[in-house]
Formats: sequence, C-alpha cells, structure tokens
Amino acid sequence: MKIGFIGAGKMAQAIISGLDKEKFEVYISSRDFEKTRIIAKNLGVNQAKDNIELAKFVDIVIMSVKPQVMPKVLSEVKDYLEGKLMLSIAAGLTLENLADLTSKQLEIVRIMPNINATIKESTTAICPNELVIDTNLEIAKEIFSSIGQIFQIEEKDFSTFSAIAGSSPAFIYIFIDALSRAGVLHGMPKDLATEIVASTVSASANMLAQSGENPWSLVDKVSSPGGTTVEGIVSLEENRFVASVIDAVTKTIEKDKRL
Ligand SMILES: NC(=O)C1=CN([C@@H]2O[C@H](COP(=O)(O)OP(=O)(O)OC[C@H]3O[C@@H](n4cnc5c(N)ncnc54)[C@H](OP(=O)(O)O)[C@@H]3O)[C@@H](O)[C@H]2O)C=CC1
Ligand SMILES: O=C(O)[C@@H]1CCC=N1
Repeated sequence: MKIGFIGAGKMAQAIISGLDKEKFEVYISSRDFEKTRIIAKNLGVNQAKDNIELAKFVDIVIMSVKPQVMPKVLSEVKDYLEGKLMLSIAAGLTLENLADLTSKQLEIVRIMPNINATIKESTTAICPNELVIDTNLEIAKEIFSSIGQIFQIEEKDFSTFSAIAGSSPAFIYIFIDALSRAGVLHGMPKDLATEIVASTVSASANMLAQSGENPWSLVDKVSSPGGTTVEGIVSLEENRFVASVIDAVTKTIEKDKRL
C-alpha cells in the first residue's frame, strides 16, 4: 500500500520513522525539493516530485503541514484526491473544515498523534467522517497502531485530546527538566539527574497503568506521615501546581479551537 505524506516536518518524520517500511511504501513531498530529498534519504523513503504528483500516485494521503498552510495545499491537491483516503494530523481543523477545503464526497479521517511516534509510542486519537468505509478505517487504525496506542474518540473531544496527549509531551518534558534542574541546584550533574528523573517518570506511569489505582492513592502511598514527600506536595499546592497545569491545558484547548 502506498502512503504519501504532504509535509515532511517534525511530526511526519516521527510517524515515518516508526512505520514498518516493509508493509507500507512511503512517499513524501514538501515545500523545498532539495531539503525533502535529504529527509527522504535519511528516512529511507521515496520522494514525489511535488504535492500533486504525490496525491496522484498514492492510495492514502496523510496531510502533515501546519494548520495555517492546509487551505493552500489542499486547494492544490484536492482534484487528485477523488476515490482516495485522506488522513489529516493538523491541529484544530475539523472533519467539516477538511471537507469544505476538499470535497463533500471525500473519505477523511482526523488523526491526532504525538511526538512519541518516533519510538513507536504515540498516543493517537482517530475519528473518521461518515463516508469512511470500514476497510479504510481499519487501514487508518493499522497505520497508527503500528506506531503506538490508538483511541477512537468522538470529534467533540479532539481539542481536549490534542492538549492532554498531543501537546502534553512538551509539558511533561518541562516537568522532567524542572525536576532535573532541581537536582542540579542541589549538586547533581544535569545528565545524571535527567536520566534518574526520566526513569522515575516512565516507571511511575507504568505503575499507574499496571496497578489500576488512581493517582491520588499512589500519592498517598509515597507520602509517609510526617515525612519528606508531603512537605513537597504542600509546596506544590501553595504554588498552584495543579491549577497551573489545568490552566495550561485550557489555554491549549482554546488555541486549538481558534485555529
Ligand atoms: N509537532 C507535534 O508534536 C504535532 C504536530 N501535529 C500537527 O502536525 C502538523 C505538522 O506539524 P509539525 O510537523 O510540528 O510542523 P513542521 O513545521 O515541522 O512541519 C511542517 C512541514 O510542512 C512543510 N510545508 C510547508 N509548506 C508546504 C507546502 N506548501 N507543501 C508541502 N509541504 C509544506 C514544511 O516544510 P518547510 O519546513 O520546508 O517549510 C514542513 O516539512 C501540524 O498540522 C500540527 O498541528 C499533530 C500532533 C503533534
Ligand atoms: O503545537 C501544535 O500545534 C501541535 C498540535 C499538538 C502538538 N503540537
């Protein structure tokens, strides 16, 4: 099966690097031919001459340009998408927006992956429009299952998913960096501190998933009465940690809805 990515930036490269190239024949096209040639070579995939050639040639088009560029690029390729399946990973563009920019007859699946696709651990939302036939939905799911875990969700929840799974790796990296920096403040080398924190964050997520407990009961298990942890938790509360995280997610959702 031939899959074509229009736009070969950070996210397309993350998805492509996780994809099984034996199973999927991958093509890319992007804005700058020479730059794209190097990206194709590094990823071990094929390059199309331009967006139109790519749209004509492949079975499935994955739109991977920025939301602001989507109208221009879709107007260029829409006449060549008839009878094909189009997937879009663009934040903020609804299935209705995408149909308005292409055709009311087009099978479209809206997707929200995240950067962890690079290591085949994306947490990806998927939502088809009403025209998508079952076999095509299965193909879309197969592509994104091969690079992580998928959640078929209602479109009304897409902006929320985008914030808590699409953008949240950035928030989590900030949290990791903050913990590591605290280690540095107290005399530990940064690399060592970051390795320790990354290991702890990863294991804590696994512990949550495997134990089936809710986060607060685990917080209580770590917090010995009169002990050290609760001192830190009270400080986090005093500094509005939870409220700050929720505010950040709300701001992210609001921006997604404005796109
Ligand atoms: N980054 C992330 O973690 C996530 C991103 N997304 C979504 O993925 C999409 C891409 O984001 P991201 O990869 O971060 O952005 P990038 O800016 O890294 O990638 C965008 C790509 O589109 C290319 N491009 C620009 N204009 C055109 C054009 N006219 N024709 C073809 N290609 C073009 C760019 O080329 P050039 O660089 O040469 O301009 C670049 O390769 C966005 O819609 C975003 O919402 C979704 C989930 C997570
Ligand atoms: O920052 C963005 O707009 C994209 C959407 C989700 C993650 N990155």
